[in-house]
Amino acid sequence: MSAETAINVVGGGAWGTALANAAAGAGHPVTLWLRDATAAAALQADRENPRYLPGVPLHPGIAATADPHRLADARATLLVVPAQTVRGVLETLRDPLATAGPVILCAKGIERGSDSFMSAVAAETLPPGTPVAVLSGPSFAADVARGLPTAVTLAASDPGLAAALSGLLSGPSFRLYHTDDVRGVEIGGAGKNVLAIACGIVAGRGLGESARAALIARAFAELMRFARTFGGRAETLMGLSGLGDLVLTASSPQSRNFAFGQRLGAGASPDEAAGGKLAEGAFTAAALAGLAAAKGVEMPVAQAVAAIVAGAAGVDDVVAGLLARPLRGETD
Ligand SMILES: NC(=O)C1=CN([C@@H]2O[C@H](COP(=O)(O)OP(=O)(O)OC[C@H]3O[C@@H](n4cnc5c(N)ncnc54)[C@H](O)[C@@H]3O)[C@@H](O)[C@H]2O)C=CC1
Ligand SMILES: O=C(CO)COP(=O)(O)O
Repeated sequence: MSAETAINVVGGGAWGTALANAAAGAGHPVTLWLRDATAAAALQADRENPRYLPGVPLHPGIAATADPHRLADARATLLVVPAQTVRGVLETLRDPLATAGPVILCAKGIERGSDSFMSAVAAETLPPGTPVAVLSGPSFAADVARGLPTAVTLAASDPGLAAALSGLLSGPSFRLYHTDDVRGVEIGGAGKNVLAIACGIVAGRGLGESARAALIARAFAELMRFARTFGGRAETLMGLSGLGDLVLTASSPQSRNFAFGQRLGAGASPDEAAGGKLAEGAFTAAALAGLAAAKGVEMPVAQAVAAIVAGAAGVDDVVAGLLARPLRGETD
């Protein structure tokens, strides 16, 4: 494999386009794969992704294509499609990805129906022995695409691979820290989206900044409880991919999950609140709450979000229920 071998990015939405820019900015030729041939041709010709990242020029080192054969023989492949589509995309691209290096999972979610984390979905769909990593952390696509300073975590069970991929993808303003705690990083990324919806609801309902800060802290406490039971390390949850991303997503209307919650809090129905944009937490909420309940992990905030998103409970009743919970020791 030569130094000029490309890095693949699968998925031409906001985050895929941003990560393609970051990888190209780190000095690599990049193959950006989109499922839609017309969209790929337009991106290649116009050098801009007006639907997902308007106003951000595509780096000259990126080649956009819809041809799956162009993915073969790469150094690494970043998989950047919504969590609920990861299994289908990996099945479709199984052959070209067999020679496309380690697969780096960038979706933040848990698969509905199977309640599987993304690394488990990849293990079930990719050829046995394919190295898999997870990239997650506080990083708005628009910031990364513009080259603003950003730091994220890259996890692989092989620490050498995690370090090598972090070095490969880090650039002048995009820093990757590495860890072998794959599950901890996945829990942080999937969980924060659900909990950020709750913070958006608080904002949209006008419940105040104090309530939102309290909610972030209590949401983090329940994420830590979940991680303890499901095999993530506490120090990972306290890092970029856990607390870092929760704080970002739970405080900014730039987050689609927060904005979705804000609209719910203002009275929109779950369908109206989505507004055609991806809010991963809405799909992951039931899986997160279900996994927690099955193991007896208390996650009242995640359960509240799951109930509201499913249309099974109203915001005011849920807020009243949370405030009426029995008092407890803070660290119990
Ligand atoms: N946008 C952001 O700032 C960040 C997003 N992420 C995560 O990255 C994942 C993707 O998010 P975005 O790119 O922002 O979403 P997006 O909605 O901007 O784009 C999704 C892309 O995936 C494509 N897609 C959907 N289904 C597909 C399929 N079956 N086959 C092939 N392509 C398909 C869509 O055509 C679109 O190009 C999510 O899990 C999100 O949580 C993570 C960090 C930052
Ligand atoms: O994951 C993200 C930031 O780290 C993006 O958040 P949203 O998907 O809520 O926009």
